[in-house]
Amino acid sequence: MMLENVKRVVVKIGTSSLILPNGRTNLKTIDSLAFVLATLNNQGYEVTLVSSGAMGVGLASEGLTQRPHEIADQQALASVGQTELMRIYSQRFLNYQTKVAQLLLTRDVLHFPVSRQHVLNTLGVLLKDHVIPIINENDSVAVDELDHHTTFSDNDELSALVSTRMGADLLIVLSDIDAFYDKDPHKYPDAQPIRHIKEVTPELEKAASGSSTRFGTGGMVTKLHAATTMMKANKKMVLCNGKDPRVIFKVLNGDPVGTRFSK
Ligand SMILES: Nc1ncnc2c1ncn2[C@@H]1O[C@H](COP(=O)(O)OP(=O)(O)O)[C@@H](O)[C@H]1O
Ligand SMILES: N[C@@H](CCC(=O)OP(=O)(O)O)C(=O)O
Repeated sequence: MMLENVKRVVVKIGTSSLILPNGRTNLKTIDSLAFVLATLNNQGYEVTLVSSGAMGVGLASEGLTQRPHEIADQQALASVGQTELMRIYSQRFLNYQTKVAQLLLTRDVLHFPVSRQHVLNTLGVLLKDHVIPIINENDSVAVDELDHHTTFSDNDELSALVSTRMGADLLIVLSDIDAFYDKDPHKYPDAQPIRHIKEVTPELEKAASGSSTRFGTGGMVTKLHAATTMMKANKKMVLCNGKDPRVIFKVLNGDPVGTRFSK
């Protein structure tokens, strides 16, 4: 059964799906993601991609194995990586005759009505013109000190905020894990997947822990916050494995994959 009334879709992909365990860029996943999103774009879906990976691709392109310690070094690395990430995306999407555009956002930009409206206007024009917006946090600008709260806690939060602001019907979060489990399966081999979550309860919050991967940031905690934001706005979110982005076709087809968060 098709997911009904879904036209405007936001897909979020995390670092853990974009970077291989050996630290190199996962070109297979990026290529498949470009194929899937370009196909949906051709079919008439309005698709926006929220992509992490600036830091991960920056590390890969500089041949580094771990994040630098200093914030300024991290921000510089993310700005190198973001350029490389977008170069890879625009090449791969062009293979499927699809144009992409880059938007780098900070929290304050979505908070203030005037700048938020400009972002929404830009997204509206891009989607009307069948260009796929690719959004990331503006890492070299984001600070979180004194009264400057410009950072998102994570791109999971950014993707949920963008989705609700632009009236997306569905947010698909691609991670390195098949579903939301009753505890972290990387730590507990007997963890069981939960297929449908109607409400984010304190028990579920306890089941969610942080990232156990080298580059990921928020783990399941921020994905649950994103789901809460979506459900409060009466919208759906599906969490599934980004290893093979063709899973997105299954999600839109209504197949039982991943974890569906909906009332
Ligand atoms: N209850 C849970 N169910 C599934 N995964 C969990 C849970 N709690 C913690 N995790 C961890 O969250 C990780 C995914 O988060 P993260 O590494 O931040 O991914 P991404 O880069 O996709 O945002 C999983 O690999 C898993 O180890
Ligand atoms: N803006 C950062 C993304 C940080 C982030 O949220 O990462 P992830 O938990 O992998 O989605 C980057 O591009 O490296």
